[in-house]
Amino acid sequence: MDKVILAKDVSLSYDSSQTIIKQANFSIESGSFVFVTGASGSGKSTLLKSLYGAIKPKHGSLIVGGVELSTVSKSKLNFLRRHLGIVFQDYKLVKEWTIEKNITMPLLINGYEKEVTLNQTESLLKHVRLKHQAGKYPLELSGGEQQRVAMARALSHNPILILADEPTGNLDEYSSQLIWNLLEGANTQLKTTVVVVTHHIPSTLNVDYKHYHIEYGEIIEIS
Ligand SMILES: Nc1ncnc2c1ncn2[C@@H]1O[C@H](COP(=O)(O)OP(=O)(O)OP(=O)(O)O)[C@@H](O)[C@H]1O
Repeated sequence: MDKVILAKDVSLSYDSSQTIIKQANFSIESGSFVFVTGASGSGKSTLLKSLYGAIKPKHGSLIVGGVELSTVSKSKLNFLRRHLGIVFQDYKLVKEWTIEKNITMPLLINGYEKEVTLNQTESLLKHVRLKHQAGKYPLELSGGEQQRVAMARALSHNPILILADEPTGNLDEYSSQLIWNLLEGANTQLKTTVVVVTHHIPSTLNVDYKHYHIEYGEIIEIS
């Protein structure tokens, strides 16, 4: 099976005084579902940031979607990100745009035709049970609703890899379940690779998954 992520001796740090991840070696196969756990401050978000090129490895080789991120150029990174779906803890919706526009704009910018974009947006908003809120602005929605929009946006361009940072962190059970259903559906139906940072692996998930745990800067394969 293809490796969508391949890390060899990867070390991550923000400055020279503290190495957050030390010489990590791991690989993630295309189409797999992966959880990353660890105590607060252990480096989960740091690892995720490295996977979408927000921080570069200080040492080692980190290949994501065939792109070497330790030496990647800005234009190549932008190209790679068009094939990633990123879900942040704090949603990162554009608050001046309606819910609908938050999903359509990235698609239009990426060259999707208008009709395809509108159909895709409508279908995703239905999926996250927010079609009736399409004309509202992010701050008029609850946290759970905003995260469901963020998830719809992340899935809208059929990414090869979804990177989600505590996507259900502060959500109620209804929104959490919708988010897990979407991630599970993307993985099982579209074969999208999913990497989720979380404090808590849901017991209701119906997919086989791989579990990495971060402790003292080491990435340990649990299952
Ligand atoms: N922008 C930054 N600059 C410097 N240090 C940072 C930065 N972001 C995080 N860190 C440090 O890196 C370490 C790991 O942080 P990280 O956010 O990756 O942890 P985490 O496991 O995701 O924590 P949590 O579960 O609380 O979100 C912490 O010691 C943190 O203080």
